[in-house]
Amino acid sequence: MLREAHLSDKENIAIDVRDAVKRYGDFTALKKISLSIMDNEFFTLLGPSGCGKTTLLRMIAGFEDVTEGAIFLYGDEIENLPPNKRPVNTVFQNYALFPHMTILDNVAFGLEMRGASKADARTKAGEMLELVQLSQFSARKPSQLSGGQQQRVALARALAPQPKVLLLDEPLSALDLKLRKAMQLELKHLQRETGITFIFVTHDQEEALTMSDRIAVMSAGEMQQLGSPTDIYERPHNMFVADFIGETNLLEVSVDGIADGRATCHLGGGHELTCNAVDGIGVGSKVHMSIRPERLYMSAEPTASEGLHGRVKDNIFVGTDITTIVQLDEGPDFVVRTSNSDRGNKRIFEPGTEMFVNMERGAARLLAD
Ligand SMILES: Nc1ncnc2c1ncn2[C@@H]1O[C@H](COP(=O)(O)OP(=O)(O)OP(=O)(O)O)[C@@H](O)[C@H]1O
Repeated sequence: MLREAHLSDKENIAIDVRDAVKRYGDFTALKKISLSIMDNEFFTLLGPSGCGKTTLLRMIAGFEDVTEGAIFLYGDEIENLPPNKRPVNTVFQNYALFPHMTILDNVAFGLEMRGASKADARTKAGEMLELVQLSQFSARKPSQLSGGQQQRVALARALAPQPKVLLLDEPLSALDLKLRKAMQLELKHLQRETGITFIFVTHDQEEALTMSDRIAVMSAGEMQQLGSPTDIYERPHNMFVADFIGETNLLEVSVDGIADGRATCHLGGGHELTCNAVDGIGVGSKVHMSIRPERLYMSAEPTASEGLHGRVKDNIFVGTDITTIVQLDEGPDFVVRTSNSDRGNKRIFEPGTEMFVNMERGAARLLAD
């Protein structure tokens, strides 16, 4: 409710993208995108390579013009404002630090270019390095820092002029997994501390889920869904989102009846299943049902009439949990995930064992295609 009240407050909109289209010759990279990004929000554009997320970011930054539609920044249309006049700064994937300058000078440089005196620029740069915890390295050159440290310098440099909006184009993709995870938390913390609106571009769904207040999922120049990480993960609108975000099991079902917010469906072979009804999916529809692997559990006997009979093909130990691959009698192979912490009360069966796969209540979701 709080978030909805916040969203209805026009004053709080940092970036308003209205029916924005981007064409390169005959090719349409963005097809009428509309979205509002709130002040002080950590907003992520998520999608596979080529879906148009960098294009949208570059349009906000002013490096690309808008073919149709408009972009407003705090209520003002920005089309005719050159990049350096927009209260926006960008952090790129390849840090782009000046190799011959010290870390301090790298951060101070942009401030001086914007008219700050050398002394003021250096003082402010020092503060920024403190913010990203690199003060002790201020006299070093970029080549004397690790990749993660260099990316933090790039961040300090982008934050130094106190932009209203910071655009981040896959800034962590050059880092190894462990460092990336540490930087994700650091970035989120930095966003909270500075109160600057962050617009983050990534193709990594886990990264998006970890950091964002809201996520716009994009594919082929279109926005597929916009919502909080929980919304997107728990209530995907369509096949693309369900499949792209996390891992999911899909069953082809026909909808036989809808009553009291519940849909009764059957599989090709007739097995009956029920789940929550979804607006726009009516009786007679042939659609997919999506069930996350961690919302399934196995039993020797079905715990309800809906249990799906199958045989365990394999158990894969992946550290925090066990992934079981099940060949269903009716339907595709299913993935069941059992957390190690649940092993006391959830059963794991040996490969070759016949068993039933059961869904937790509310776990199944019907998808529009
Ligand atoms: N200058 C250009 N001229 C023609 N086509 C372009 C141009 N820039 C981008 N495109 C095309 O527009 C589409 C979207 O590109 P964009 O860089 O926005 O994708 P992306 O989602 O950021 O992908 P990635 O994650 O690979 O960076 C792609 O198909 C790309 O080939």
